[in-house]
Amino acid sequence: MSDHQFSDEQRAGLYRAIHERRDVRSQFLPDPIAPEVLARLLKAAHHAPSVGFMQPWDFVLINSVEVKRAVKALYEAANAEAAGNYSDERAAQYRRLKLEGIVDSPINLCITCDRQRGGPHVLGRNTMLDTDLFSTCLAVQNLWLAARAEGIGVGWVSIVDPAQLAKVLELPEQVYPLAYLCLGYVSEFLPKPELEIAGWRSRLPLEQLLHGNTWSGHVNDDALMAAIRDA
Ligand SMILES: Cc1cc2c(cc1C)N(C[C@H](O)[C@H](O)[C@H](O)COP(=O)(O)O)c1[nH]c(=O)[nH]c(=O)c1N2
Repeated sequence: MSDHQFSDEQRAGLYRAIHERRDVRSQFLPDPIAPEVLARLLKAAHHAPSVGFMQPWDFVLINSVEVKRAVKALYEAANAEAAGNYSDERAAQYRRLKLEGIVDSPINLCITCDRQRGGPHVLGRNTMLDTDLFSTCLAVQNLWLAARAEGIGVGWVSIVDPAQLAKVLELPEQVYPLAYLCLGYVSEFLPKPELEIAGWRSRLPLEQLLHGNTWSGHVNDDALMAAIRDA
């Protein structure tokens, strides 16, 4: 085996983190996360790829109960409005979903995107201006996977008004609060997405995403399709 290949065990660990990562809202324990563990998570986030190596992220850690409560209030307002998008049984089902763990989790983390970092000309960002936001999402995903490997749950709360969230967190004008995350050890990681268990929405079949749509109907690789079914 050459040095650039992972061992079977290392590869299995990576795929396990990918497949067993969950968005956590309901299972948080109050146990604190040790500084050295949190440092590993932040380092994983900071090693994400970024357009032109822009590294547009900052990490705003929130321990304060007052700030958490202020964010929770933003969530309550935005969630009440979102519930209005549904009617009848779907509305009742929406209201039963738990969609945040802001106060239950021991620590909250906002990963922000500084849209001016690196000056006016960032390599690779001339035509696709949102690539700074995409880069920050990759930092979120790195942290989310590393957290799973550490046995720590992460829940992303986007049901908040971003301008109001930026105000609560006292962010500068050019800094966007991309991901408000709740972090903590958990009683369990659910075997499937909580939305799937609640009957809200299921995972789409991968095969369908390769050749099931008219606009991507040109893929016709039987061996690949068979491998996907067996994977
Ligand atoms: C950008 C973004 C924003 C949100 C989410 C995710 C992402 C990527 N998710 C979590 C989402 O519901 C979850 O990822 C899917 O349901 C799939 O479940 P697993 O993450 O596989 O457990 C999420 N969940 C939640 O309870 N409240 C929320 O506001 C959000 N917002």
